[in-house]
Amino acid sequence: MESNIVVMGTESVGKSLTVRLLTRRFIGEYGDISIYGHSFVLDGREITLNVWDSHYSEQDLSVETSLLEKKVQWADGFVLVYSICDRASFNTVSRLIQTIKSTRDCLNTDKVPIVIVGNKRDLHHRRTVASEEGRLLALKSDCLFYEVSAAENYHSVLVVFHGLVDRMKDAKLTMKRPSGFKGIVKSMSAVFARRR
Ligand SMILES: Nc1nc2c(ncn2[C@@H]2O[C@H](COP(=O)(O)OP(=O)(O)OP(=O)(O)O)[C@@H](O)[C@H]2O)c(=O)[nH]1
Repeated sequence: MESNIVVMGTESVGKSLTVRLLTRRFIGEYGDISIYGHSFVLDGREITLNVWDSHYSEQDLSVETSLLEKKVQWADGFVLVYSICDRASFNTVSRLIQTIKSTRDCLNTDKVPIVIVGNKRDLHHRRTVASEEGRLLALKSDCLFYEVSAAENYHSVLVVFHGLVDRMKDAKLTMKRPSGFKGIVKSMSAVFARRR
């Protein structure tokens, strides 16, 4: 089974570190987009995740832009990362949730599970966002929530992605059969060809 996951968040919150830690496998590039792969066995089934690690762009906060539409069309799940030491990054995650939901409504696509991740937990002495705030945002917006330290704890990163897979199964989303690199390029091409 195979799923597409988009990781988003503002600059320097730890998106790339999180993705590289998890996947350790670079699949390829599509323009300036990097896709990573990660496979694991869950309940006796092999699951392959294609993870799109995207650089933050102001365009991500606009329902009107095609970049966000492409992400919403491609994704089976989202991981939204902020730093617990950066309140602006937390506010952005809150706005991203709204924009993703509005874009999904505009495109008339299915509900997609979202995980909120408060990263850099090891820097607790510089914390400006309380754990409760992250938890409350997740509760209000029907998302999962984890606080992690990508720099210190590989296992916590693993738990985030496995939590998302569980949520995707709960949502009874159709998971695709593995299609390999050609399949990923095909799915990216399909999304990017639309609305040109
Ligand atoms: N202390 C600490 N530093 C971290 C953690 N995660 C990431 N960093 C550091 O934060 C910096 C930014 O990490 P990246 O993974 O490049 O962040 P990004 O969100 O991909 O940033 P952009 O590429 O600008 O979008 C790097 O110096 C990382 O080593 C963490 O959990 N704890």
